[in-house]
Amino acid sequence: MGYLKLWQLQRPCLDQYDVIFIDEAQDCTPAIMDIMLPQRCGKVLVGDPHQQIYLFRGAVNALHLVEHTHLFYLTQSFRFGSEIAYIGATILQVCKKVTNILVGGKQDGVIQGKAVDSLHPMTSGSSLGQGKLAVLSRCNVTVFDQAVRLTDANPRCRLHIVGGVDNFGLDRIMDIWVLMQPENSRSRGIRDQFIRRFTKESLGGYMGLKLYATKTEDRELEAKFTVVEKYNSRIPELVDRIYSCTEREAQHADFILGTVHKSKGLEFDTVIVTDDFAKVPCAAHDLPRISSYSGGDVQEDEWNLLYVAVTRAKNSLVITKNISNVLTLAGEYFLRTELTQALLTEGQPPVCSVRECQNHITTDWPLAMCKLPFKYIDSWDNGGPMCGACVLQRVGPTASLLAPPGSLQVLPVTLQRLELPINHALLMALF
Ligand SMILES: Nc1ncnc2c1ncn2[C@@H]1O[C@H](COP(=O)(O)OP(=O)(O)OP(=O)(O)O)[C@@H](O)[C@H]1O
Repeated sequence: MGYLKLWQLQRPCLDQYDVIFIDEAQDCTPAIMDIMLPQRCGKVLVGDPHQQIYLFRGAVNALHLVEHTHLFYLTQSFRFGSEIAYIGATILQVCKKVTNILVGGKQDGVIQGKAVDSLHPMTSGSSLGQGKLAVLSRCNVTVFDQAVRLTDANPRCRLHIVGGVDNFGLDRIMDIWVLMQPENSRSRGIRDQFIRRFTKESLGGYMGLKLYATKTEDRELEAKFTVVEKYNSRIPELVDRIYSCTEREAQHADFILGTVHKSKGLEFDTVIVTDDFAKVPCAAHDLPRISSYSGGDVQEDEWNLLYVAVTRAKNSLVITKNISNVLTLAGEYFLRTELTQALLTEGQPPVCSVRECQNHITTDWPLAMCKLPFKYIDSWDNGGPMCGACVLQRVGPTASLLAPPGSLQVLPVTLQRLELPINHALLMALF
């Protein structure tokens, strides 16, 4: 960054070029803008406003700021097929009220079905093929969690940390852990000069550094404190283990782990999204009320991060329960019809699979609607048959094709609390 600033101050003249291409123009730095705009040659700016994720460190959206002579929309992605494009477009539609922005290519893609096969390696720690499976997170803390989880399951698995393990901050995590130990049992030295200064009693030791991180709003440092306090006595073993399990080249790794900030511009065969992104409310029985949901008071950057995460997948995408809730808000319930007879157990109709609904499936009608089962990274939804009332709530009057209108008693609305992430404050701040 310093070199760029120096170059900017030298007022470079780039007359030897006919045209300058600026990629990721939605996240331009003011320095780049100042270098680029005075140039006399042609300028082509490429970017996606919905991938702007560096606003917090002063990035500017050149796509909106710079006057243009021509404007072209590149709405078709060649990276993925229509299924993954649908998830990305639905996130934009529900959370940012943006429509018709993303179209996929002709290739196949999966978001369930075979995609959930990718969850088995997550529990066993053994991959299906190297360099293919990426686990993308909102926060560095979750990246650390995933590394622990995978190496707990299989201490021999090979991990690639996007952006390089050296930039992941393991040394500083170790240093903070050493600082946390009583002075007389600090067997390891503290490598980082700045952290080492806090060993002085006058600077307050571990608590002094923690206070410094809070007061200066140093989110990266705060994230390291979270890791140290969460794993406590395991830190030395875990740091050593993650170092020894790391592959420098992604193509040699069983699992690729990283934050979305670091994975921007990259693509992976399969992407598993972790559940630490901004949340939408859960629909439950209150579907009409939240159909007008428009992102709440969540900053746009947060939705952009979720959008960038899902659009890194080329072939398979394993979504979270939260992304499934986004789809619900867009009216996608993953319902399929089944023969009612096939659902009976010893001739008896099953109870509706919707939580809190006690209705039975009506046997008077030949077809019943069933919600498809869904597996998420840390939970699952068994799905199952739905009663006429719950189908009516989801698909409207066409539900009367399944059951007599009189039997379609809609369940009372239950006001739902917005499901905020557990560590929301931390989540909003970390990257
Ligand atoms: N004209 C094309 N025909 C076929 N495949 C293409 C074409 N253009 C790009 N691709 C492929 O599509 C994928 C995405 O391309 P690329 O990385 O250039 O997109 P992008 O718009 O920069 O993506 P993002 O900004 O989301 O990172 C790559 O795998 C690339 O090889």
